[in-house]
Amino acid sequence: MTTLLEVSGVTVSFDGFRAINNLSFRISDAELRAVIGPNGAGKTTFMDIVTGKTRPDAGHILWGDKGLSLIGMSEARIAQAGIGRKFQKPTVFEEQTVQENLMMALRKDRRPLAVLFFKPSRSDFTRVDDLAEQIGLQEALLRVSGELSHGQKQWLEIGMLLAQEPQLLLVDEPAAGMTPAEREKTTAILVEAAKTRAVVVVEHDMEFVRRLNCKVTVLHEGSVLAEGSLDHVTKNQDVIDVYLGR
Ligand SMILES: Nc1ncnc2c1ncn2[C@@H]1O[C@H](COP(=O)(O)OP(=O)(O)OP(=O)(O)O)[C@@H](O)[C@H]1O
Repeated sequence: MTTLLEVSGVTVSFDGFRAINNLSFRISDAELRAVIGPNGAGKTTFMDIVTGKTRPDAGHILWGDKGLSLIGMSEARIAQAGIGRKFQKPTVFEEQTVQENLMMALRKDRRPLAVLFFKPSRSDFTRVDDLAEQIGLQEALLRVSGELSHGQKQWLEIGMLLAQEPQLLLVDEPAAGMTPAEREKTTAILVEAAKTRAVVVVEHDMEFVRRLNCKVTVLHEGSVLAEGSLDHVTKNQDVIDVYLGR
């Protein structure tokens, strides 16, 4: 495995408060990683710096085999470079069908004229069918998205991000508000997606993290406190102290 994303020595301050403190972190290609940590540990800020929403005060963020620096790049350019982000709340086009949502999300020429005259080809329909199968919505292709359950909307949005063919997908608390059956299916979708790209999941729900069965990074006060399997990190005394608030 090769390094896809390398964050090194990154610091982010808000009014003098260090939300991210000399953070160093690596993700390999085709890796599934869970990021956990107590409230205020810096998980959201970590995703904000990787996606260009927040600019660090110090450090390096290098992307891909060419080691492209992401610092100073716009959010749109970072997305184009292959980093997708799934926010907690689903943001699908409610009036459109599942098929239309996926079709609109395909990686295509996005200039205004190209979008206006876009006519899906047979291969576009095949790609949309494949995506729908990946997210378990093949039976719901022609349904209006607004009618889907919360879990189905989350899967649709994951499908729309996969349609962009990102090399790294950042997912914020995918299991929140889901039924146990939906959580299980979400686990399967993320595990499968991480076979062909890197997937980083920020999650509070330990049971969900356990099912992901992947390497876990524990953040605390903007730095990595521990890293390894969930069993390994939950035995770490520093992690236990932080979670018990000692
Ligand atoms: N724009 C901001 N201005 C000031 N402080 C901020 C800002 N964004 C984040 N912080 C602070 O930085 C710290 C890290 O916040 P962050 O949201 O990254 O943590 P988190 O691990 O995602 O927490 P949670 O689990 O509660 O979502 C917190 O103390 C937060 O109050």
